[in-house]
Amino acid sequence: MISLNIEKTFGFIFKEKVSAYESEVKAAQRMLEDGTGKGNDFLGWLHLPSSIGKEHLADLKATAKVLRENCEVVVVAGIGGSYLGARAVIEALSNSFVWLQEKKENPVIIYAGHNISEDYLYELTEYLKDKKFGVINISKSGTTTETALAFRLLKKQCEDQRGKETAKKVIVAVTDAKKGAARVTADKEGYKTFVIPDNVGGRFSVLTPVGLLPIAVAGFDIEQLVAGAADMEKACGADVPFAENPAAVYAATRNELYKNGKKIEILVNFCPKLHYVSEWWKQLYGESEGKENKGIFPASVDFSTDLHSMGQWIQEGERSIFETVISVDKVNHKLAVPSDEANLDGLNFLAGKRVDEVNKMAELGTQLAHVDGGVPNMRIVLPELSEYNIGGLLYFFEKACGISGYLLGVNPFNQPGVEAYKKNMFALLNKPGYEEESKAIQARL
Ligand SMILES: O=P(O)(O)OC[C@H]1O[C@](O)(CO)[C@@H](O)[C@@H]1O
Repeated sequence: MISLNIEKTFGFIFKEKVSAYESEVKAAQRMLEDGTGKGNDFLGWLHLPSSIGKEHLADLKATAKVLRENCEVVVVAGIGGSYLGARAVIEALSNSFVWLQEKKENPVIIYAGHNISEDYLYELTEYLKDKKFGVINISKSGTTTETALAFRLLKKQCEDQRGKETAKKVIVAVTDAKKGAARVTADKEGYKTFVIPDNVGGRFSVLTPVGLLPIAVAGFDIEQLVAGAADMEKACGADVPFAENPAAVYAATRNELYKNGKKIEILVNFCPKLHYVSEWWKQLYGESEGKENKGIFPASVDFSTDLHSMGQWIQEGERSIFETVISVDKVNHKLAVPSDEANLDGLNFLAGKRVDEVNKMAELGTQLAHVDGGVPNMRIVLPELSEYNIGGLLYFFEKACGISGYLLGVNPFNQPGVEAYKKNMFALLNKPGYEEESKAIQARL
């Protein structure tokens, strides 16, 4: 199970002040449990892990098997919460060079529907030309332009290449039970479908079929992922005392830091496989808290890579940041630094040491340097990268986000701000129904 250490924030904020959040956090926990807070129609994620049944997992695994047996490549089409969770888990658990391996045990998973880049979509369709591919079309609303546009291309290509009958077998939709274009198409074409519950918002949906199906297709153990999340659900429960509850402590600490002028939280990893965990986390906290002109700005870096770029800013730039480091305790492989007779690079002092020992000293050295430079530091330790631990980590962040949003006083479960660009884009593209907006926007150009 993961652990959280906040000791290195105490040079910047007082321990007693963090502890003083206990009653406010309790109230936030109660609002979540009783459904009396803002956005209470989107609390389906709260006890989701412990409520996932065996039959549901079996259904997901059976569908994953069909895709695994019939596809060399599976395209996951979705944007935001409809792809980031799956990508976060798949990349955290996959070999870094899985794309390049000649003998593949699992279908290659690629992503689409998360941008509107013509080059990206052209290159994707070119790549798929000689591939036996399938598609998981994921959209809660079923109307998101980026995803719908990509799916339109992929559906046609899949049908043209593989025939309508096979396409029907290898296209799966994950969408609303009743509404939206994705539902209409799936029902009309007879695709296998999975439902995203009404009361689970996109960014909290990784443990619904939105995340579980692609993760199972990629060959990972969704039972373990859910088990890790369910154990974390208990560890972060409303009945767990404040000081022992990692979600409560994390939520309280980041809010106290925010009150003390630390407006930006940087999620840090020292393992590139966690890059997409950070992307998922940024959506979770950005969409949940960034409203009413408030909210910590969620940023991320991959170290030690970004120590050679953003490291300068973090060490000496404006002191408005704090770091939350995700540290992986035990790596999955062993590799020692070789000794070299000539020692031209002067690295023989490391000969025989594990590469991870060097990485861990980079991590410790960075923590001390950044704290010395005025950056408060929290540390989350993952025992190792496994389905169980990642499931726990994701739920921990979700629970802390719900609490933290209530501490901040916003509705953590809506995202009204994302509509603004869509409205303008539709007006600029003269979408039927947007005539007035089109006129108004043209006049501004
Ligand atoms: O699953 P959908 O409805 O396509 O939405 C995808 C994403 O778009 C947003 O609604 C923002 O536009 C996110 O909240 C969501 O995760």
